[in-house]
Amino acid sequence: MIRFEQVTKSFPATGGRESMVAVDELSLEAPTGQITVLVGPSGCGKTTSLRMINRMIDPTSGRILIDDQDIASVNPARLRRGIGYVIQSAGLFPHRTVVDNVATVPMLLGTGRKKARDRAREVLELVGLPGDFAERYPSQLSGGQQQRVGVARALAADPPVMLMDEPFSAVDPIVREQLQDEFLRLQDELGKTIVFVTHDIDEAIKLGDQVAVMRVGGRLAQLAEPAYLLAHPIDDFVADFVGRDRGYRALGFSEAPNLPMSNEPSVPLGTTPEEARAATSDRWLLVVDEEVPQGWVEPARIEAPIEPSMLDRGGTVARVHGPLRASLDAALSSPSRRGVLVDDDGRLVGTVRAADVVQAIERVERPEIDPAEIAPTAAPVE
Ligand SMILES: Nc1ncnc2c1ncn2[C@@H]1O[C@H](COP(=O)(O)OP(=O)(O)OP(=O)(O)O)[C@@H](O)[C@H]1O
Repeated sequence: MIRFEQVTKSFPATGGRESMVAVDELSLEAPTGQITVLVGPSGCGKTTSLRMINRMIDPTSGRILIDDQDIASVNPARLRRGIGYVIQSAGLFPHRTVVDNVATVPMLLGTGRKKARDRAREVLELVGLPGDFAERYPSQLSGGQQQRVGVARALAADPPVMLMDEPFSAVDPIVREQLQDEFLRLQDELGKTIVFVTHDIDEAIKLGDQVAVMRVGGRLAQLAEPAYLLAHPIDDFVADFVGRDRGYRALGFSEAPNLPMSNEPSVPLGTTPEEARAATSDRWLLVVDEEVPQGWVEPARIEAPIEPSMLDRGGTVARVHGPLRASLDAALSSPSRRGVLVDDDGRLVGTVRAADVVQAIERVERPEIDPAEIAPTAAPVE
């Protein structure tokens, strides 16, 4: 566990600038094996807080403990051996190959070159960069791939603690989502103690086991689990920061109960217009490939056997018992207004209507929003 105890950092006055408090009496715990996200507007002290954990910056007052040991008493070089650090621009050595970039830390720690490189290849595979990626140079990789190398490098020495400072913010939104999903899968396997900095509340909600919202002036506004934060922002600042559609986004944390499903007629790719028209009396018909939904067609409007280019792919697909938000979105986005539900292997199970999902939402108990059950964990507001 990493514990901040009333940690303050002020930077001294320089060149006409007044001294400034970057982090103000921060107290929080980042539990072992979990992801704690620090989120807040620019300049609220996130990076400063993170850098105090590996002693790139020392606090002005207060203490930081890792597993009950005050890090002020640990030699910074030794401390950093147990802490992986990933930054926004990946920070790779441009003149070293990918595998050598990743092997650098284990080699610095005394692992032989061959063993370090073997380990580097293993870790690269773990982050989705197998085989020949290892011999490329950073400039021969996309931004997203470079970030993966950055993560691999931080993981190479197998540190129990990882500090991540906006690691995914320099890539486009689609790649960012992929990296986030992979990161969560990896963390499921590795169970590191992670402190993650971002200014993006959606990223914080998605990745955090707990989320610490900070306000400018380096003060903790609220520390809570994502679902709790969405349901109970402690004040206007947090409510604004968390965003307007927080009620809808909270559905991302509610598992769908047994929704009333209909059997949906479906036809495979290659079905002729006559067969398609015979398969349903409805305007829309679902098309599958080996039971996996592909999209919808309007049988009345097709003149040739169904091929992928004819499909309306607007509808999203949700897992049965996945989050309610996904079931509702599947229904709302479907051209037929029937939301497609699939099993864990992506095969069609049935369809559901938005009204039925909404009814289920009304019925679902929400223990996370019962304030009597869970007291908000938050710093007192001024
Ligand atoms: N070395 C320094 N000297 C003086 N002031 C500093 C120094 N480092 C940071 N600051 C100031 O401390 C405050 C907090 O900075 P920090 O980088 O921790 O914020 P942040 O929340 O990470 O911001 P961003 O999201 O923009 O990166 C800012 O006002 C910044 O200007």
